[in-house]
Amino acid sequence: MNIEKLLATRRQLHQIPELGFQEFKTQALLIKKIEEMGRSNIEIMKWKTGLFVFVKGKNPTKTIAYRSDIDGLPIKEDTGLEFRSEHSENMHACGHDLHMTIALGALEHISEQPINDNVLFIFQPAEEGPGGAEPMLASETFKNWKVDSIFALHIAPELPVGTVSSREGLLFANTSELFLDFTGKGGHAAYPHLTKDMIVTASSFVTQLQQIISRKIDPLDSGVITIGKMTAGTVQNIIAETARLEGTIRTLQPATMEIIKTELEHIIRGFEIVYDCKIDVDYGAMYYQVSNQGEYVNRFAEVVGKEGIEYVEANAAMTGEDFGYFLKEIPGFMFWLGVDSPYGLHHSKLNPDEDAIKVGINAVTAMIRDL
Ligand SMILES: CC(=O)N[C@@H](CCC[C@H](N)C(=O)O)C(=O)O
Repeated sequence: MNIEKLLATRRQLHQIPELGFQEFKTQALLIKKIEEMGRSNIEIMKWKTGLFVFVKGKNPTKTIAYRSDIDGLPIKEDTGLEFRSEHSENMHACGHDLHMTIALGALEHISEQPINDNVLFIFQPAEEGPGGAEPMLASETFKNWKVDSIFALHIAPELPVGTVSSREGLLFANTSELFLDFTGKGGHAAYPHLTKDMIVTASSFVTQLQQIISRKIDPLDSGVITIGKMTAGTVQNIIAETARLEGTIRTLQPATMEIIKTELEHIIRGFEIVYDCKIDVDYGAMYYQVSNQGEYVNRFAEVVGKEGIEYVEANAAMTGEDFGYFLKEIPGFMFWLGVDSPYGLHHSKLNPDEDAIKVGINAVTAMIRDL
């Protein structure tokens, strides 16, 4: 493994973060790096802005798949790094640059020292939204390979380098995006009684929403509703005619998602009457939970132990991952990789320790060999 070369690749990828299904430069760079490996046993297939990369086994009886996501987030980077994002509005603030580099490192290793079985590397677009896993899984290209097992990783800023973590069963939550558009009658700031103020309505809605979690969900179950963006109004002395809330819903169980949506719609109906307005709701992209098979997790803990990597039992998290769709159909698991950053996922100062790349490649290649 030429770690210096891989670190340089990680930095190149870090500089060109692109949003879901716009990963054109990323796709081109990945293809260039894979072609530079110069291996005749590698077959590259484009899928939208992602890639399927197939490494033929020596004497295959099955196909093992490993998936990396490739998209960035609409966040202005504030790390001050020399190799910071060149796309000033976007950042790899969820570690997908490390995910891709680790996949490239594992791909190079497996293609140089092929195993008996086939290995399919998946470079998946749009994990942050609107979701690339479900359509990739449904594609004819993917179906043709009849994958027998699959796994993936996600960086964990709170864990030290040299550590990996997972658990049997639920690792990541069920998610649904949430977009709410409020429309009422705007008007002059001095005549509120003649208008229907959508800033007041939407603000009140945000606080009311939280009572779904505290009053409608079994306290022994769990859910999260986060509104991450609110837009409304035109100028300081006009009462806003429209407002928009953008957020996400997370639950530990698929059924709880349905409860939350039903309750949300009750509140919408109530608000439309009380605030005399119209509220349109759109649930955007929904991700199925990431649920790990115990057999694979136990095997992984043993495999990484032999590599001198520490395995820590994880708690379930309210993060979402469309990798859950792959695991719904194919046996496998997902794990966290420690990258030791004081700033967490989706933070403009996230700065994963690059030493984790080598650990990730060791864990992934060792697991592929074991499978
Ligand atoms: C690992 C991670 O951070 N994933 C994202 C997935 C987002 C899904 C979708 N856009 C949503 O917001 O519901 C996360 O925010 O957990």
